[in-house]
Amino acid sequence: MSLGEPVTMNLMTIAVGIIRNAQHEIFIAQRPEHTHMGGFWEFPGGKVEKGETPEQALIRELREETGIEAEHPELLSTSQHHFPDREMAFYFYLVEHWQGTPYGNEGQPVRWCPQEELDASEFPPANAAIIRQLIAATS
Ligand SMILES: Nc1nc2c([nH]c(=O)n2[C@H]2C[C@H](O)[C@@H](COP(=O)(O)OP(=O)(O)OP(=O)(O)O)O2)c(=O)[nH]1
Ligand SMILES: [Mg+2]
Repeated sequence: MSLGEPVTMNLMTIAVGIIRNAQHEIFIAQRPEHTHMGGFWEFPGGKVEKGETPEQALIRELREETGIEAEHPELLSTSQHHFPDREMAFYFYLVEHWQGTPYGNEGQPVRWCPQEELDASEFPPANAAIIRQLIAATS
């Protein structure tokens, strides 16, 4: 970046839900091809909007994308990631309590993945640390 150029970097905050059932399987979804990080698997979630707390955004995003009403989400970790064109702050929540049954409410492919079988290479690079943490917790 040069001092003579205006700032063009996008700053975004993302709230993400690690929805885990009693069998310690995690609900993951595949991002549509045409989107940022398209084709990668993700934990459902999305952008925190103006005037929302990350937890409010999480609850809204999980309702929109998976149809569930999340209850008592637990903040597991936060991280920051620099993409070439944008800068993102992530809030990763563990969600073990909810009303309803999660499904792909936007037509996206979804599946339950055993926690120890999460594969970081299937997820965007920003997920590497949280997936390492989730795998380590199973051994
Ligand atoms: N939901 C989610 N997004 C992730 C993960 N890892 C990761 O790098 N991302 C990136 C991809 C996107 O650039 C951004 C999430 O934004 P999004 O596209 O889900 O946003 P959104 O649900 O609000 O959707 P929209 O309003 O843009 O349609 O974070 C993850 O595990 N889950
Ligand atoms: Mg989303």
